[in-house]
Amino acid sequence: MISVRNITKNFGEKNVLNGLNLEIPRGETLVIMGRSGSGKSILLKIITGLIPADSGEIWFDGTEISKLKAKKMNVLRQKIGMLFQSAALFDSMTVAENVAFMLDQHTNYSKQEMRKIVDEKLELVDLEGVQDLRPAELSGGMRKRVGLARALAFNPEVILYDEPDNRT
Ligand SMILES: Nc1ncnc2c1ncn2[C@@H]1O[C@H](COP(=O)(O)OP(=O)(O)OP(=O)(O)O)[C@@H](O)[C@H]1O
Repeated sequence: MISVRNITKNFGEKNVLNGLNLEIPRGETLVIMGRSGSGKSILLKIITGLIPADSGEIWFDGTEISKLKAKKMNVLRQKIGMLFQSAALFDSMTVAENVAFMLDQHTNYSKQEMRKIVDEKLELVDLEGVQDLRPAELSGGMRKRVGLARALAFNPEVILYDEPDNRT
C-alpha cells in the first residue's frame, strides 16, 4: 500500500535519511522505533508529502505522490490520516471545529452532516461531551485523542501516527 523507495533527506550538512526503503502492505500495523532525532517524524512527513525528500520516491496504492499536483495530493491526503506528535490542534477553535476542520476545507457537507461525523469520531475515541470545549481545557491524552478523531474524519485507508501512547 505504501512503498518508500530509496529516500534521502538532508538538512544542510546533516544527513537524516539515507537511502531508506520500506514496503507497508495493506492491513498491516508497522511500528518504527529509533532513537530521538533519528528521523521518524521526518519520514512520516515525507510519506504524507508535507515535506519533500531530496531524492527517492513514495508510492501510495500504485501512485507516486511526489509527481502529484496540489489538487490530487489533497484528495490522496484524505486517504491518509496523520496524527502529529503534538496533536497540532488549533487553540482558538473548539474541539468540534478542530475535528471538522479538514471536512470543512475539503467537502461540501452541511453543518449537520459535519456535526454527525464529529460526534461519531469523538465517540470512537471515547471523548463525548467535549465538543464545545477548547483544547486548553483538555488533558494531554484527551488532546491526542481529539487529534485522532480528526485523523479519522475522512475514514482514511491508513493512519500515520507519530508517537502513539497508552492514552490513545
Ligand atoms: N526543519 C528542520 N530543519 C533542520 N533540521 C531538522 C528539521 N526538522 C528536523 N530536523 C532534524 O532532523 C532530525 C530528525 O528529526 P525527527 O523529528 O524526524 O526525529 P525523530 O526521530 O522523530 O525524533 P523524536 O523521537 O525525538 O521525536 C533531527 O536531527 C532534527 O534536528
